[in-house]
Amino acid sequence: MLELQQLAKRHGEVPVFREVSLRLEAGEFLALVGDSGVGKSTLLHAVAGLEPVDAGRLWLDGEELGGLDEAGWARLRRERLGFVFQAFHVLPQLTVAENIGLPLELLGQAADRIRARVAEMLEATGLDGLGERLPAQLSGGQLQRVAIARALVHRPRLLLADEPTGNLDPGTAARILDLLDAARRREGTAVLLVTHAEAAAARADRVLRLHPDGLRPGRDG
Ligand SMILES: Nc1ncnc2c1ncn2[C@@H]1O[C@H](COP(=O)(O)OP(=O)(O)OP(=O)(O)O)[C@@H](O)[C@H]1O
Repeated sequence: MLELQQLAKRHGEVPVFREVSLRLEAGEFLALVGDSGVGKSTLLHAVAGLEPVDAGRLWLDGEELGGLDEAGWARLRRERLGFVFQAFHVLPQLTVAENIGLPLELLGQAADRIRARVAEMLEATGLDGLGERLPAQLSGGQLQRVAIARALVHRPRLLLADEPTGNLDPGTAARILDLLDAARRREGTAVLLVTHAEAAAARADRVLRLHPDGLRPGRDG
């Protein structure tokens, strides 16, 4: 469902990565590991069209994405991608429930359907009772769960997640990984997850390590 061929990225004159090729099937869970600064976050942003690449081609569900303009990328993100950013990007002026329901609002879904699905996501992420709070009234781990609920609420084809269990205690982290498992089993969501956490990588179907000259199999250097 996702294919990357020979992606390369530079920041100005400084190369980040090159020759990054990858195939991800529907429902597959791929963990992406690698040293700090090697470009894992940059690669996720590139797959979501949030950062241009310097070379290479990308396909999602057979559609080549290279030709998309900004509006096309925005529509693709809205309809088919979920993204958990390292810095959460939860909107401070919206309540927890409004944050989680936002992708459905943007897709024009009816208010009662949104309410029901948001309640389901609050429960699934262990945030019941916190829907009316503002993000400033949450802990770091709770905020992270809001970001995950928002990324999955519209049942995306592909979830891109940057360290989604980074701030969580082991029990909550396991619960979030269960949620990702459920999304891929029930909805066929493919998961591309950047992580330093052994426990998260251990749950993946495959682990790939990013090097400056491409991806290689394996958990170790
Ligand atoms: N806007 C920018 N301009 C120049 N260099 C940048 C910019 N953004 C990131 N970089 C550099 O690109 C490289 C890749 O950064 P990236 O955040 O993708 O790494 P990462 O593998 O996700 O790291 P970490 O595991 O620490 O989160 C780093 O060396 C970083 O310093």
